[in-house]
Parts: sequence; structure tokens; C-alpha cells
Amino acid sequence: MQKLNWRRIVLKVGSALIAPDQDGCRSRYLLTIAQFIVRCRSQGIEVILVSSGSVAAGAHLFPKTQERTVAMKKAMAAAGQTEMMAMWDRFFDFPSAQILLTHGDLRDRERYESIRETVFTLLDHGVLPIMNENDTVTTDDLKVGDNDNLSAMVAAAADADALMIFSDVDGLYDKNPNLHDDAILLPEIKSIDESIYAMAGSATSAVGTGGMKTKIEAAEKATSHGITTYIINGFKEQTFTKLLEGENPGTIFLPYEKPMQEAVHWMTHTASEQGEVVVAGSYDESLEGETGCIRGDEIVAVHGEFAIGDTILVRSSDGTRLAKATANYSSCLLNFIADNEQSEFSDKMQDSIGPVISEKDIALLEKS
Ligand SMILES: Nc1ncnc2c1ncn2[C@@H]1O[C@H](COP(=O)(O)OP(=O)(O)O)[C@@H](O)[C@H]1O
Ligand SMILES: N[C@@H](CCC(=O)OP(=O)(O)O)C(=O)O
Repeated sequence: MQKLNWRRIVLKVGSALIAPDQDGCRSRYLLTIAQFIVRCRSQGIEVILVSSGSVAAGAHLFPKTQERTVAMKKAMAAAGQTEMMAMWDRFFDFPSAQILLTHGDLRDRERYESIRETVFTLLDHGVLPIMNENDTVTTDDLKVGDNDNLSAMVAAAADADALMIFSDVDGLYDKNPNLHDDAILLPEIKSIDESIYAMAGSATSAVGTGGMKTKIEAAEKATSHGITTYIINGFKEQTFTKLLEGENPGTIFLPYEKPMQEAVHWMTHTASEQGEVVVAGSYDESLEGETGCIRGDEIVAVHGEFAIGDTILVRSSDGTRLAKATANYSSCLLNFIADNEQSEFSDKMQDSIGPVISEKDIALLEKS
């Protein structure tokens, strides 16, 4: 076995591998994944596991005849999560730790920092973090909704150098291989654009969430942070042999040559905007090529309610999404500034407060 040059990796395991028949957890596929984790750790590679499957694992505890309401699924997740953790734990002779998260936790910078600190402390002490979305407490507004995107946010937060998404297919095909016999496997993706998203269909298994679309979104999030991303088949033993030999067993998404810095990446891909400011001019006239900060007299409108420290969207008056930013002032004060833009009082205030959003708090979005 060759020495692998990963320092820290995030493995995402889909529900179909945990509870393929929705009849409790099955160790059939997980044993091989657990052995892979043990081998990586024995080479000094830090591993973080994002494990889906609580709903599928808990399904057998509830009557099949009853309608699967949201409340029922949450109950399945609560019950299935303990079964799943117990099963993972059985495979390892080192300790593991459960971390359950929501998007509400990840998009709040303080809670995000706290999650990172906990993950790094666990890794420093040889404990395997096993993460999942906290399905019992999520609402539509608070959830990531799929563990592909969650694993990419985790990989970025943990500064991992590889994200491996283990699924029930060999990788990304040019169309859904479960529906098209002539689908072709794509071994390497250099950059992700609309043509790549166009290949993605939805999940065809009874337990999967998101299908290929959310895996491509995850790959885009991760590669933009410099994290090599794989979509690979967790059902096949040779997948793991190949990975350990340094080969690509499925689809590899190459990392951006100029990855985003952690804080900019968090603002762009993890934080969600609490409101928006509209600035005068188009994309090219406003942020691009300018000093990069925003002055009060550039703001023409403020939408939504936000507080200092919240993430906001900056839009140009032609509607283009320009940037995400951390608000240095509340929506209330920015509204006041925008409304009094021409007044003498505003000029004085303008001089005293300087830019309302400073350059270091802005993450430019790509021109769409
Ligand atoms: N272009 C594609 N290439 C590969 N699989 C695809 C594609 N489009 C849709 N799929 C579907 O995505 C499924 C994997 O996603 P999903 O069921 O959500 O898995 P998981 O539970 O591992 O997250 C595959 O089984 C396949 O049916
Ligand atoms: N959080 C959910 C999994 C959501 C999800 O993304 O599932 P999958 O598509 O199988 O990775 C659960 O534990 O059942």
C-alpha cells in the first residue's frame, strides 16, 4: 500500500449504504468503509465521517402502513441515529463522537467557529467525529436538507484536503445510469458549470436525498475551497483498494487553482443572507475594479431586517448579485442613510462613519 498524501479527509456515506432495505442498519457495506477509515488513520490521516441514514435506519421501528409525515420522519431520524452510531462504534477500537448540526448552526459565525474548535479538538485526541444533520430539530428555514452539501460545508470548515462521497453509483455519468443503459462514466471534472449540472438527475433509490445534483453542488463548494472531491461507489470493495493505491475509482473533481480563503468561502457557500442592500450601477461599475468598499451614498435601497454582523447580499440596481458581505451597520441605520442620501446631515455622517461595508468584509460573487 502506498503512502497517501492526504492530511485530513471527510467521508460522506449515503443512506443506501447504511440501511439499504430500510429494515435497520446493515453492516454489509459499512465494514469495508470502516476498514478504509482504520487504514487511513493508521497512515496518520485525520478522518471525519458524515453519515446519512438515520431516517432509513429508524424506518423499521414505525408501522409501514402509516403515512410518512414530517413528524414521523423526524421520529425515525431520532431513533435511527442511535442505532447508526452504535453500529459505527462497533467497528472501531478507538472512540467516536456524534455531532448533529443544522444550517442554522453553520451559518452563524460564532456557532460555526465553535463547531470547528470541537472537531479539531476531537481530531487532536484521536476521536473520530461522526456528523449528520440534526433532523429532529430542523425546519425548512434551518436545514441544509442533504448531507452532500453538509459534507462540503464540513470539509471546508475542517480545512480538509479531500472530500469522498460514497454513494450507490460508480461516479458522475453523463446521464442517470439507472435510467439510461448508454450512460458514460466521467472520470475527471476540471470545472463545474451548467453543462455538468445538466447531467444530474434525481435519486432513484427509496432512501437517497438529492441524487446527483446535490453531489455536484457539494463538489463545487468543496473544490472552490481547494478540496479535491470524489464521487465513488461505496458498494464495491475495489473502490477502497483503488483509493488506497492512490487511484481514482470513480469521478474526481479537481480543486480550483486559486481556492477561496476560509472566511470568504464561508460567506459565499455556508452563510445565508439575512437581507440585502442595492447599490447604484451595474456589476462592472460598482464592485469590480473599484476599491471594493461600499459607501453610504452608493446605497439606493435596503431590503429585510438585519443586525451588525449578519451576512447580507449586495445587489446592483440592475438586479445582479454582486457580493456577500458582513453588515457593519444594522438595516435600520442603512435605511436611514439611504433615505437621507442627499441631505447635509448625511454628508457629515458619511464623513464620520466612512465606508458602510469595508473591503475585508466583502466576498465578491462570480459574475453570472
Ligand atoms: N448523471 C448521474 N450520474 C450518476 N447518478 C445519477 C445521475 N443522475 C442521477 N443519478 C442518481 O443519483 C443516485 C445517487 O444519489 P442518492 O440516491 O441521493 O445517493 P446517496 O444516498 O448516496 O446520497 C444514483 O443512484 C442515480 O440514480
Ligand atoms: N440526514 C438524513 C440524510 C439526508 C441525506 O442527504 O441522505 P443521503 O442522500 O442518503 O446522503 C438522515 O440521516 O437520514
